[in-house]
Amino acid sequence: MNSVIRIALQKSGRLSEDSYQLFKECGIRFDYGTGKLKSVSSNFPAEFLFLRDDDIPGYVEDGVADLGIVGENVAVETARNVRTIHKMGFSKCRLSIAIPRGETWSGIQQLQHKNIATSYPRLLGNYLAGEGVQANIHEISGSVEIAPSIGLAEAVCDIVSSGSTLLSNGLKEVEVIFRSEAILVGAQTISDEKQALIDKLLFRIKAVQAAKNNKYIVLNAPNDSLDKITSLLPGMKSPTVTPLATEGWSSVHSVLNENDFWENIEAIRAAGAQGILVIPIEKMIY
Ligand SMILES: Nc1ncnc2c1ncn2[C@@H]1O[C@H](COP(=O)(O)OP(=O)(O)OP(=O)(O)O)[C@@H](O)[C@H]1O
Ligand SMILES: O=P(O)(O)OC[C@H]1O[C@H](OP(=O)(O)OP(=O)(O)O)[C@H](O)[C@@H]1O
Ligand SMILES: [Mg+2]
Repeated sequence: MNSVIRIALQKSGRLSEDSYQLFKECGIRFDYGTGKLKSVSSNFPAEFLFLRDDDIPGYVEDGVADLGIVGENVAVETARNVRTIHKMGFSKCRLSIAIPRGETWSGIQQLQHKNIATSYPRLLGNYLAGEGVQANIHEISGSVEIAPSIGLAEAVCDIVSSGSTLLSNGLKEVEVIFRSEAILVGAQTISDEKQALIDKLLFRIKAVQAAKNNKYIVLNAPNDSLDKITSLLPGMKSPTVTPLATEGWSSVHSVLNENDFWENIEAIRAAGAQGILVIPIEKMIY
């Protein structure tokens, strides 16, 4: 039997663009944005479902979808029996408690017996229970930040990223209760055939992510500082060093992690490197 994996993606929202872009970079083509809620890939055995994000963990638990991309916040809040397969590195945000900007904050005990509006009653309830705070949780499904200004609650607990939504609604963040990013979730049990397709997909996702996190570096170095420079550029195995036409100089090619980039590049320059080229990598396979 020829298996096809079904992958649930958010139809339209904060997870959608990065999810669609990732599959594109993995070389998996499918149509989206046409209003159709289902699409079959033209070059990979996968079918895509476009859904509300809150429904994705349930579809995966029930086996209607084999995989889904959701925020960790939604995966925990919905408490469905799914497994986390991979962290996607996008849609990073936090779930935070916020209060009106003019009020002072003396700590979480301040919310004892107060009203808090949120779309995350489970995450908030667990957090408050852990802190020994009893509060009235008002569950609302969106536009949570409006609650204090209309007298619905003294505080809110909602997603924060840049903080601009809080700012424009006269609120300030006082407590982070959960940190989240998009994750790939899968059903607890899966056939061997489908697992083989998931492995193939993960191989591509990891190659795309590794490429994003690294840069290809080409530079010229005087031979007497080659040891120092190559020690700062370990690369995937070791750097490539080839002689230049100019006597006493070599060309060094290597790969450098984005996180170490600025610090290492300063040290490399200080060691005598010149003509440094930094080039994006499209795919990276270890
Ligand atoms: N401002 C943000 N920055 C980064 N990530 C965010 C932000 N807001 C939400 N997210 C993450 O993206 C997920 C989806 O957010 P979005 O606001 O699109 O959800 P939604 O309005 O519930 O969408 P849907 O219509 O699919 O139910 C959230 O669960 C969270 O993990
Ligand atoms: O800190 P910020 O960068 O302002 O982001 C936070 C906002 O982003 C999300 O809403 P979104 O804009 O996705 O709209 P929604 O309420 O319709 O989901 C979230 O619910 C917050 O309201
Ligand atoms: Mg939703």
